[in-house]
Amino acid sequence: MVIKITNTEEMRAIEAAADEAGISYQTMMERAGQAAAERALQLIEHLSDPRVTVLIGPGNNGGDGLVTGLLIKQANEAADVRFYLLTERPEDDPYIPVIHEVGLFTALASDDGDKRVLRNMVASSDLVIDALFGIGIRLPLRDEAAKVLRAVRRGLLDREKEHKEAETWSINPAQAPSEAGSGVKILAIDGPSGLDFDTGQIDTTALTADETVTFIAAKYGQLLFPGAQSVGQLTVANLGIPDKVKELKSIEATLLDAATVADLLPARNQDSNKGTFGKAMIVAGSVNYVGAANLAARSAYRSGVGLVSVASARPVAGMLAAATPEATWVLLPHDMGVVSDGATDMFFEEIGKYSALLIGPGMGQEDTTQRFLFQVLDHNRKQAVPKRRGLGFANLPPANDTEDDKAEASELPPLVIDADGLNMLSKEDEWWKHLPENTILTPHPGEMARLTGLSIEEVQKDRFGIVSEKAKEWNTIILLKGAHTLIAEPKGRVTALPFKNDALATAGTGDVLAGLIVGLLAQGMAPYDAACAGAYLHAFAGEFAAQALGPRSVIASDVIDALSSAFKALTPA
Ligand SMILES: NC(=O)C1=CN([C@@H]2O[C@H](COP(=O)(O)OP(=O)(O)OC[C@H]3O[C@@H](n4cnc5c(N)ncnc54)[C@H](O)[C@@H]3O)[C@@H](O)[C@H]2O)[C@H](O)CC1
Ligand SMILES: [K+]
Repeated sequence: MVIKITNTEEMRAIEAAADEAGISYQTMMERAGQAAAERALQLIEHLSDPRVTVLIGPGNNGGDGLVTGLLIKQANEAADVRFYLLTERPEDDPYIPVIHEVGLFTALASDDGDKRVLRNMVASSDLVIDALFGIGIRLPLRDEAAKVLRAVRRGLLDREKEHKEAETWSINPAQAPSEAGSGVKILAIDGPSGLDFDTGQIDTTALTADETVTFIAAKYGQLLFPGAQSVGQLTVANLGIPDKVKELKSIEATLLDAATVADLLPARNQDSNKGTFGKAMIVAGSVNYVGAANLAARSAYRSGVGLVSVASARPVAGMLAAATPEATWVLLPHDMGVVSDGATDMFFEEIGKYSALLIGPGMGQEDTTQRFLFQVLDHNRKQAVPKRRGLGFANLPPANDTEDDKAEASELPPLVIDADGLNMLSKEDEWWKHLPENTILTPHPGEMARLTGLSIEEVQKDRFGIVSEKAKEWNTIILLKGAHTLIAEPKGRVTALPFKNDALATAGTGDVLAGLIVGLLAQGMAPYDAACAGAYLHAFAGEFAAQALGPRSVIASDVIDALSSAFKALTPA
């Protein structure tokens, strides 16, 4: 199973093709309602007589809501299911007569001028299902729709107030019985109504869902902020669309899932020694940023790689050796704790033994370090590069463009560039021409802004568009960090992570990610796969760490400690 990501136009084409292939719109709607009802039933299963309010819009999203409500009632006789209609449903709606027949309560917004009925319905609910609008919405919301959503919010506040009044307080905070929130869950059908499914913009009146059930594929707007904040936990129901629907199959954007990552991971051979699982070299650290090398190295080891070497300025190695006992060290010549000229020669004496290379974490951006970086990159260049401009290093060797130099080109192993490595790249004109093929760049939005010359806001606003476009333009693999991290490659594939966990927004987690990726690369994974799997496992470990410690208190070392839980969950013994 691969989860695709589409825009609304692509989704319309897929629906039409599925209909053509024999899965009618009504069948899709019934399967959509079935999937939503399954989630809803789980949300209320602990209650003996749950009360459910379903908000119904005029289009097919409302139709999904009607099916959902009916199926909840059918599965749980004790549930009190009521419907609130924004407008009259179309005359030929097949579900309204059934609802009347079963005798379920319905109210209509136009009969409820001050929206008191709605407010009371919500205030007395355990679950609110938002089926007002899906992908057919055009923002801004019209007046009556906004009024309805505001009344729902008031109902939720009433419920919360009532809940608070019923609370008891203990003066010992360790024993406080109180529980945050009103206890009402919100389940959105396809997304909170008011979400723009293409851009992630969202109307200010939209509800904040605990969960969203979406259909056939995820939509860009569910993964882009600010909208993604209101989507809650996302479930994708594929509605049984067959593979022959090429409109779905040809979509290149995917949402990564655990089973796919588990399949990507290299098998472990029992008859092995430390050489079997590859050797990673990490060029990292400088006197001002000592810890980065330690985090990256420990993380790489947790990926299962056989050996990790850290190449760093000698004083850094001295400070870190005791804290990183598993690592071996390559002591680079330095000047005041920063790599100096001569480092390149020593690096190339060593690098032949390694199966993957990470450059950047905590290296600093001194001129000598930048010179080292470009000398390393240019060693591998497959094609002649136009005369260097803008670096301003008088003693750079000439660009390698003779046939002999090209023959030498395969010596650098698969490469990841992170952190200061990226910052040093961005100082050079047309820096991407120096990258070996299939290099993985791992920028956060700030580093991506420097690399592209855009602002951080511009990067964040069009994450999918920019990461795909730049992967092509720079002919490299880009991993753009952030909630719903994205990975893109030049041929057009783009992969999003399902995680949006603020636990990872803390210093050093980037070093952990880069270390993990180089560890997987060293074990022979294809670069794109290593980037995807590394990012997934890193974020998954972040979830484990956040569960154990609370997202606020997680630090980068905790993510390393949680990596084994993430690996074990994906590949149980
Ligand atoms: N994609 C799928 O595979 C399936 C989708 N299903 C569901 O269908 C909706 C999309 O349905 P559609 O009828 O096209 O649109 P909506 O229900 O989202 O809304 C259309 C409805 O809303 C009115 N409207 C639009 N914008 C506004 C506004 N700003 N203010 C007020 N009213 C507005 C418009 O006039 C129409 O009346 C999709 O999301 C899924 O939930 C299938 O059922 C299953 C397969
Ligand atoms: K909705």
